[in-house]
Amino acid sequence: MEGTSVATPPRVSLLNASALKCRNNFLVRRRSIPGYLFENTRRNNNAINCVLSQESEGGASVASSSSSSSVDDQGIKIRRRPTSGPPSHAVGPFEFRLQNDGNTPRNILEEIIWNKDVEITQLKEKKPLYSLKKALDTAPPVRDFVGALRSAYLRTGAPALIAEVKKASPSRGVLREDFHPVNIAQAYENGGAACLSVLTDEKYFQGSFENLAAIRRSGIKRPLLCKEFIIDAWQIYYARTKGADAILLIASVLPDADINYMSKIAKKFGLSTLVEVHNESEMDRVLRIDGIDLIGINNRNLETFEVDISNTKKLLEGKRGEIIRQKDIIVVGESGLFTPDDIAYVQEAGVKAVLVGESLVKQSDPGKGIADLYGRNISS
Ligand SMILES: O=P(O)(O)OC[C@@H](O)[C@@H](O)c1c[nH]c2ccccc12
Repeated sequence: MEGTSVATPPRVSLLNASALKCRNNFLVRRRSIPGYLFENTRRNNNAINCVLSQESEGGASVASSSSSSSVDDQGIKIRRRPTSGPPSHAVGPFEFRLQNDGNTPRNILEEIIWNKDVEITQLKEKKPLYSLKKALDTAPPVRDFVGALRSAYLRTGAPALIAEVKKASPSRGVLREDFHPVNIAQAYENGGAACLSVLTDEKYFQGSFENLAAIRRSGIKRPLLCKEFIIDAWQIYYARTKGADAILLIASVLPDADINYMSKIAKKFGLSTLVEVHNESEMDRVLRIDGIDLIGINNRNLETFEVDISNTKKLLEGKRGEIIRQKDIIVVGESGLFTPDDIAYVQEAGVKAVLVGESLVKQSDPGKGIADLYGRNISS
């Protein structure tokens, strides 16, 4: 359902206004263009904001539309963008708006998503879909991400490693000052990683798409996961043009319809999709979606940053574990893994792969960090 925007006067984006947080819980915005109002009616939060029209002759095209599926019963609490705030009050050159639940992110994940929404809108203007489609023709070929995990697991008998190239995170700050993404990636490849994950979010993780492209250009052979907060199909095209072999979709952010549709776009390109869950209800939702063959269980709650590796075990117990085995889904244990005991614990719980950043990237030799993490050399 499309929201209707206020017809007159014209809208300006929140970004154009310099927002100052001042005492008394007010947001003060200096009005950049006198007489302009901020957009105060927004489209349905959490609905698809960019939908591929049915495959047309010239390939898929992104059309502006929104999902009709109800997201309320999917338990998604993360809102796609701020809802309308209370009416703004003009006082002299300032515009005041009460800070409330609608215009203040409730947690860090929501803040990241709101920021991403603005970021994508700007990037799309610079690189519209038609220009990305052209770039796809010259993008490097896709490598089989899931296949690499399966064969590493068979080869070593230990969970296949997705080693993460990660400079910083909102929860841990800067992990490594002398950060050379290509060197780190090389060390991971030599140390026996099956695949790599490259953070591309700049604002919160100090990553970049340039890092992803540079690693790909460097001749690294391991398949690459583009570690991005995807909320718009445009990002999948963008990731592919930069050399990604896999994408991440986060179930606490995306309704089922988005996961279904975005994973289909990924498949069209030959990309693998890692669908990340954190709790039982997200796992149950994802297990009901057809065609998902790679599920990540994040041990970190992205809303609170709490890490608990027993989360992996909890979500693989009983019926859920059975369905996963029946469907031959590869489960990735994600976050907070530091020791051989941690690896053994999640393997025992049923994972065939792990995603590890901090404990490796902090080592002066990240390749040796892999041997320390597994308690043995997994490179041969
Ligand atoms: O550094 P750690 O604790 O080993 O975690 C790696 C990875 O699991 C974590 O970076 C991650 C998992 N899911 C995410 C989603 C977005 C950003 C980051 C993440």
